[in-house]
Amino acid sequence: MTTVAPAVGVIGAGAVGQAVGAALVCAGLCDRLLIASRSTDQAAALADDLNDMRAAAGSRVRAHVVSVPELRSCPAVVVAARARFTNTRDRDIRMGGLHANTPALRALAEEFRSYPGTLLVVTNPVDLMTRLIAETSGCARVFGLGSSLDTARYRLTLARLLDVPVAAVRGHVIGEHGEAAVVCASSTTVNGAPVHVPLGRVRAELAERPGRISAGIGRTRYGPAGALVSALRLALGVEDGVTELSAPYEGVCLGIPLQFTGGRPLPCVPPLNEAEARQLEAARSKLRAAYQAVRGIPSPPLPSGRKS
Ligand SMILES: NC(=O)c1ccc[n+]([C@@H]2O[C@H](COP(=O)([O-])OP(=O)(O)OC[C@H]3O[C@@H](n4cnc5c(N)ncnc54)[C@H](O)[C@@H]3O)[C@@H](O)[C@H]2O)c1
Repeated sequence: MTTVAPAVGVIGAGAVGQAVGAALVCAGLCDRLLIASRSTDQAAALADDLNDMRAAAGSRVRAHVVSVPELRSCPAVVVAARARFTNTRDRDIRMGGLHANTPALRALAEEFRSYPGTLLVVTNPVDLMTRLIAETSGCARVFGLGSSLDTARYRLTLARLLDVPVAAVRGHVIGEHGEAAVVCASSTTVNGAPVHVPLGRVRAELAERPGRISAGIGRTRYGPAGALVSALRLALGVEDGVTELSAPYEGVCLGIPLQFTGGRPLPCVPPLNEAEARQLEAARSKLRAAYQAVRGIPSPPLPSGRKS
């Protein structure tokens, strides 16, 4: 195994934090995995379990529990915190976390002011939380995870529908990680050739798949963890390649393909047909309007009575 980063941080020791931790121990992408979470008991239990995994699997990655400020020593930190709330939505489900997660993520972002490393945000609604963290921290390297997972699900689904290997399918899902996702069907290829995409069936699977997973195992976790490990490899400069991450785009943050070379990202949005361009504009308008709500959500007063 090659060690590439002295440490990677994870905030949140819940379903996603646990799966990301396990994926990192197996992938051996770092020497130390630093875990910070609201519940230190949960973080300590996760660190113990991951260190058992390390011993059993012969990994070099050691897990430790730390406080959030200690994560600033890591070249990359994954933000997978989720505030306590009950999501009662049956549409636009990821927006359900907006009010609960905004104050928590704003406070976390304050801890990363002028942080020079990479922040990879998972918390939903991820495009809005990515922008919130980027604007609050002032950190230049803030990316949100969502569209790369949508893209992985798209390739998997199309490969199944067309009965071809997943590796033969090239294509992107961009825009919002949510109902305003844009399937870039017009630039999708199979074995390098353009292909007719059964958009209705693809969209139905993309919409139903996360709910089916959550209904079966409580939360989605391993798909996001896989997407995160891939994004970390690119962001840390371990390998070059393209992935779809939430990043600044015409005044908002939304999912676009980024070409990483030596860890540096360059947007590479594919050519869009008229319908896809309209859908991307609709995603941008939706996220721009929703961000006004984020701005209006107050932060709780600090214990001293000061405002953050
Ligand atoms: N972007 C994606 O593709 C994607 C995929 C899956 C899940 N998610 C999102 O990821 C987030 C995490 O999901 P989960 O299933 O792991 O949630 P979870 O409830 O299982 O775990 C959340 C963790 O965050 C911790 N936490 C809460 N507030 C915190 C704070 N202020 N500081 C530090 N830790 C804090 C909790 O103690 C807990 O360990 C959710 O918002 C979920 O919607 C996104």
